[in-house]
Amino acid sequence: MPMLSKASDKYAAFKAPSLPDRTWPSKKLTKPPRWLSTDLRDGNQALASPMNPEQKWNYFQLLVDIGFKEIEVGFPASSDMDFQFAQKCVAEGPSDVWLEVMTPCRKDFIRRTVEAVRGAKRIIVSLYIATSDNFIDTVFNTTREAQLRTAVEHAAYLKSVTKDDPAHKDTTWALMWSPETFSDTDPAFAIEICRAVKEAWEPTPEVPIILNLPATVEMSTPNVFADQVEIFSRGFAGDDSVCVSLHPHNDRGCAVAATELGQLAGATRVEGCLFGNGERTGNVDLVTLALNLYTQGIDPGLDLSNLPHIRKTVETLTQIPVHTRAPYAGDSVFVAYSGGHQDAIHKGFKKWTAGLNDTNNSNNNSKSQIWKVPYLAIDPRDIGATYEAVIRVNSQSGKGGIAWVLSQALRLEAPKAILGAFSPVVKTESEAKGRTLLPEELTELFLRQYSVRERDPRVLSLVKRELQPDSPTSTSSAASTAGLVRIETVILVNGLPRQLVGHGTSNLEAVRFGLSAFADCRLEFTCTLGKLAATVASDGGFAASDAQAIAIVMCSGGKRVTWGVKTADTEEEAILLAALSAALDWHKELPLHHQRLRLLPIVHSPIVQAVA
Ligand SMILES: CC(=O)SCCNC(=O)CCNC(=O)[C@H](O)C(C)(C)COP(=O)(O)OP(=O)(O)OC[C@H]1O[C@@H](n2cnc3c(N)ncnc32)[C@H](O)[C@@H]1OP(=O)(O)O
Ligand SMILES: CC(C)C(=O)C(=O)O
Repeated sequence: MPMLSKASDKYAAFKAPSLPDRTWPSKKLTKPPRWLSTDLRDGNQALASPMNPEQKWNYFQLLVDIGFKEIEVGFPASSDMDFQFAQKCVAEGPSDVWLEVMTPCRKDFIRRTVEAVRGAKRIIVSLYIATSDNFIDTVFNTTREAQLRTAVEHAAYLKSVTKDDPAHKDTTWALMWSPETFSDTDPAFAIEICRAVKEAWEPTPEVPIILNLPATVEMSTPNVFADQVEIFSRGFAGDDSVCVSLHPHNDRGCAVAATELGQLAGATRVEGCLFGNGERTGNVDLVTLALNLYTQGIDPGLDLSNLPHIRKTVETLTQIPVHTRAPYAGDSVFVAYSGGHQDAIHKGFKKWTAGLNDTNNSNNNSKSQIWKVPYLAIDPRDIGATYEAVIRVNSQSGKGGIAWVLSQALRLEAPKAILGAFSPVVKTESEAKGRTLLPEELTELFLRQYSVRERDPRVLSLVKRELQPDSPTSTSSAASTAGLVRIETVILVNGLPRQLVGHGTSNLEAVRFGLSAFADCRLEFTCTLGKLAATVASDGGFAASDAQAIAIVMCSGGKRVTWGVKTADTEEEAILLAALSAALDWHKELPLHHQRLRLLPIVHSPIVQAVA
């Protein structure tokens, strides 16, 4: 059947309860909820191939490592496997973790469930029955009154075989009561049945009853769910023996939003699954919820530092891949392809790093560290991702993306002008390959384009001396040569070797001085330094190596600008080689009749003899 032209013939709008004086919209989340992972129950019961005991145990350990203090381990009365798994968790699980076990309102099931967790330190028994009129009618074929009686009867029975039974006195028992299908339940009835169950259980402030509100099926917009939760919470206002909890599903794709608003509306505990696994469209995604808090400056109390490992483990155990665009965890969440995004990320990252390194900044330990990198909701490194993976360069990319890759790979903040000159080369290469360039491919292209690793064949020799005050090579007075350097080099000009000698307070100054006498204008050099990464790390990123320095030198004079990019063992040597290369190119680009670099042939020069 195709979709109807008149949807209202088949679907009725959800009847939202009225709450004109709602207070949740002006509240803020300021702390994390109590988290419960239901991966091993609601998540596992929704798998095409449920996990075997060994896999469940691996998953359990992962949850413990992440820091969950409440873990639902299964439905022990449903099968021997779930029964034995609960026993194993009791015997081998950490003593500070509450184990949660689920049972329907059936006495034989309750007895078996309690048996499965005999000897445990802390147990939450999750008891539930549906409370929506639709379920009461369709599934149970009964009335609200009868459903309430069943609920109370089984809560009282559970009490008699747990906390009232001396044989179980060493266990701390908590009841979690869920009006299943709360999202579709008259809030007044939800309050009525929960009050009755609470009375039967007799909780204390030390071990409150958990009143768990499931959006068994998500029925409406998150604001409506928040109103439902606020109405319910008001029914237990000021009652410190009650903890209001949420158990949202994601049928309308709004589970995360509904859970956040539900907390504003009064809930202090949340049940869900990692990466939103669970029945149909899943339970609420706990990773997203926790990291949403984290990026608001709130410690979620869960350690997701190694998210790639967590993701891999979950994918292997559930056989469900995490979507490439899943918040925080997907492959694509930190990847920018388009030029505008890349440029903003690069600039933002540079500014943020500068703030971190600015030791003079009195804000250094506070404001300047606040993450404000455009387009990135979180610092990838906080959750185990690398910066190198952030930007992928293709023909949609501009200078910003190239700058990012070079800054990561070569620790080099390449000047805008050389990026502009290199950008068309990158686009052509990406188009020729028909795909994105990997960071290492782009770096290699840069190194090749500017012949970075090859020594310039026009530089035949290069000697640098520090001039001493009484240096015999100095032509000036002893006092004035102190701290100067002298560069002696033999270069090929129009195929002929020429000697060039220059002095200056720095290498660049000396080269400039040596060349200026023969140029038709003053030459200026500006230099940028970096490190050439020698190896590509196993994760595809770069491992920076300090072995090789890399220098970009821009030579400008008149209206002409040329570039030299060279590597060497030391920064000093790299700068000199790059500067000479840039200067030779600058000179080469002069029309022949303007070439003034007519240096003396050096047939008799001792330097040339040394080179020979
Ligand atoms: C929303 C949730 O996720 S709730 C948890 C759901 N999880 C699971 O069901 C996984 C484990 N379940 C099982 O292994 C089985 O369903 C069992 C062992 C619990 C029960 O098996 P069966 O006795 O064969 O019943 P079945 O699976 O058909 O369940 C439906 C019956 O349970 C009843 N039922 C449903 N919820 C409850 C409840 N909370 N309390 C009591 N009975 C309930 C239904 O009304 C129906 O009763 P009927 O047979 O008299 O019509
Ligand atoms: C019964 C509750 C806890 C549940 O799993 C649901 O409604 O989805």
